[in-house]
Amino acid sequence: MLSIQDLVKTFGDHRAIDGLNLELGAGLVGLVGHNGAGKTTLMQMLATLSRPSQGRILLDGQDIVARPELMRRRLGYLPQDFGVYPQLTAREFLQYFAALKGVRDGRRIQQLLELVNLHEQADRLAAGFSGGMRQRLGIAQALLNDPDVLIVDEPTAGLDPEERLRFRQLLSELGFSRLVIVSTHIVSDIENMATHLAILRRGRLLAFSSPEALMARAEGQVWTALLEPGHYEALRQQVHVLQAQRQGGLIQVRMAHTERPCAEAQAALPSLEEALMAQRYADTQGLGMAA
Ligand SMILES: Nc1ncnc2c1ncn2[C@@H]1O[C@H](COP(=O)(O)OP(=O)(O)OP(=O)(O)O)[C@@H](O)[C@H]1O
Repeated sequence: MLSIQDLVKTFGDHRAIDGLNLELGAGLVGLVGHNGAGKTTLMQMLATLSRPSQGRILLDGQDIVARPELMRRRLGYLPQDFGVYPQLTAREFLQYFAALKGVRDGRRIQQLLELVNLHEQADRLAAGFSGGMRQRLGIAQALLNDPDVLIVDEPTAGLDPEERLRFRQLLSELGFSRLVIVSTHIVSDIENMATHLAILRRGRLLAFSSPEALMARAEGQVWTALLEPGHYEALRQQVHVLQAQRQGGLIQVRMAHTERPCAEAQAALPSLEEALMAQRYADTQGLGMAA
């Protein structure tokens, strides 16, 4: 559906996106990377809000850099800094955007209010909404034109755990029938719902893979051990420590290393977060796991 080819975006002499290639179909893609990895820069190019310095972006074979309207018609976008108008109710807010987007089907607003579970608050002013309710209203706005591509930048920042869960569930369902791209630096936010993860680092694609495959590849690279403090101090210079906790007089450590780091170490089942850290570590050691 979406084909990203040799994409580059430069700001001065800084390459924020540095030769990216990706083929995306329906499903939920988690765009993962540290602050500054290039996630927002990429999403803004996909959303046709900024133009690539080099490279191509094709939607079903058609160039959306040359013809951005082809994307805009089929796109829903929820930017990181999305704001609601506090003096409008949820319904009025959607009516306003429906008018702007030329969406004439009056029933669509009620359907969306129900989809994002705001129908009971539809006539309340958005000023009194929680962060999660605002985000859900933002998603409803992005879905007005029933987009084939939904792009959501850092959706769960500032949400409480329950709101996070609900929002994740909503995005997950939306990914059944369309391409949903969700950027985050909180891996646990998307680990259970992403069909694929695209991992960015310094504007480059470090890996593109299903979460399961990523975790499978990290097996045998994450270790746990209970160590004397002196032993721990020596070992931490040679491995990548994922977590260390005092336990009585000893240190319980989880670490990434490409082989068993010491006799006491036992292989551990990695979480997705650990799998990613193990991958980054392997990469710095020149042993990057190919996607
Ligand atoms: N308009 C701009 N002018 C100059 N540099 C920019 C601009 N936008 C982004 N950058 C730089 O490009 C790099 C990528 O930034 P980007 O915002 O895409 O990262 P990100 O992965 O979205 O990070 P975050 O999680 O903090 O939003 C950063 O080094 C950033 O400073």
